[in-house]
Amino acid sequence: MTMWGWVALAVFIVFIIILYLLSPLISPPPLKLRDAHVLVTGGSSGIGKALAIQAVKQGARVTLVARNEKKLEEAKQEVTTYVTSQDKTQRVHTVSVDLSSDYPSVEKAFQEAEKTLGAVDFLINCAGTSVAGRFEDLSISDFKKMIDINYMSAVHATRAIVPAMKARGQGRIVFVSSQAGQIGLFGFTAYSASKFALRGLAEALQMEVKPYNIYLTLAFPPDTDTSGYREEQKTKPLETKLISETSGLLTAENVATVILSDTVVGKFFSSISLDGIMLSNLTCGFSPVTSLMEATQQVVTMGLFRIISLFYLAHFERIIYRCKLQRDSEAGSKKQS
Ligand SMILES: NC(=O)C1=CN([C@@H]2O[C@H](COP(=O)(O)OP(=O)(O)OC[C@H]3O[C@@H](n4cnc5c(N)ncnc54)[C@H](OP(=O)(O)O)[C@@H]3O)[C@@H](O)[C@H]2O)C=CC1
Ligand SMILES: CCCCCCCCCCCCCCCC(=O)[C@@H](N)CO
Repeated sequence: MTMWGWVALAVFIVFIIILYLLSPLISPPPLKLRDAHVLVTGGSSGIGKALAIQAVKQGARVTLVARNEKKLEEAKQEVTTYVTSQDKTQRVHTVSVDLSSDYPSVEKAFQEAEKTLGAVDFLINCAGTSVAGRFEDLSISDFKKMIDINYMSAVHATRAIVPAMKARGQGRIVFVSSQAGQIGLFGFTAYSASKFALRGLAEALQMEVKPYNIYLTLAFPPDTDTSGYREEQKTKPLETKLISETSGLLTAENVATVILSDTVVGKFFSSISLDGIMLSNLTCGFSPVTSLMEATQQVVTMGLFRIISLFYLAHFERIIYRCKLQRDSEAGSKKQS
């Protein structure tokens, strides 16, 4: 390497060290899970249950919220087996409520949870579901259902918790969106929109609650092997399957570990795997900054990731075109017979 090469390398290393040293100035102080009350909506299944298990393993008291009481009870049994603390304060509690429709019943259910396990320190909004199909094959009620379950449930739960968190001057709120909440995808006109909505909510609310030491995390998992995912597979258009497969299939445990560790340190974006990290850097927009390192990465990589995204877009277009050809020929041969 020439002398200038060495100088450039040294400048780069010094820059990284300065960033590293300055990072704590803007990064939130971590909030411990030990002895905290973690309330997980959608905690009876899939990613929510995995999050509950990880939280319990790290010493938290956990409330699981969902509708089906039998599933809640089974999940409680399973999650309880991970209780680490010897004293009786570490417990798992369940609350059955439909989060999507009636706000007063959500507020009442959450008050009951707070009476049982104390003020909520971590609210994890994970309850959700998906419907996949071409726009004209989805019913209008599918669109309403997505907004009610994926978006309004999070609004209701968060509205019930924020006043107390602000009064206490501490808290974490997680919204589980999806990679389909970062890019609109074939088959997800209803689902993607409901997951994009969570981002608007999270960005606006983060601005309001930051002075109260409350930090939000917006998680963007790719396909994750859960009962919800397996259900969705049954009706997904081929295009949606092939496009989603690009970023692979993860386990709920894997996804939960990343979300929880990002939440503890108060990171705004939580993404997993190389695709996920590229996507978050590319689509970071006007999002809050919770790490100088991350902000620098976004500034430096955005242009490059836009170039890479053009190849992905071309790949997706090819998938859609091929599927259309196949559909058209199937329709043609049906007509003939
Ligand atoms: N699996 C995947 O591929 C991905 C999932 N996600 C998102 O992660 C979240 C969890 O997904 P996953 O684990 O697969 O889902 P599951 O279907 O396995 O679990 C969904 C959970 O939400 C609860 N729930 C659903 N509707 C309501 C409601 N109206 N009120 C209260 N609780 C409700 C369910 O319980 P009950 O039915 O008893 O109410 C269940 O506990 C969802 O928001 C999903 O969109 C994001 C990216 C990828
Ligand atoms: C620099 C550019 C990088 C681009 C990477 C693009 C990868 C796109 C893959 C999208 C996958 C969407 C999964 C949705 C999962 C989901 O939410 C449902 N399974 C819910 O049940």
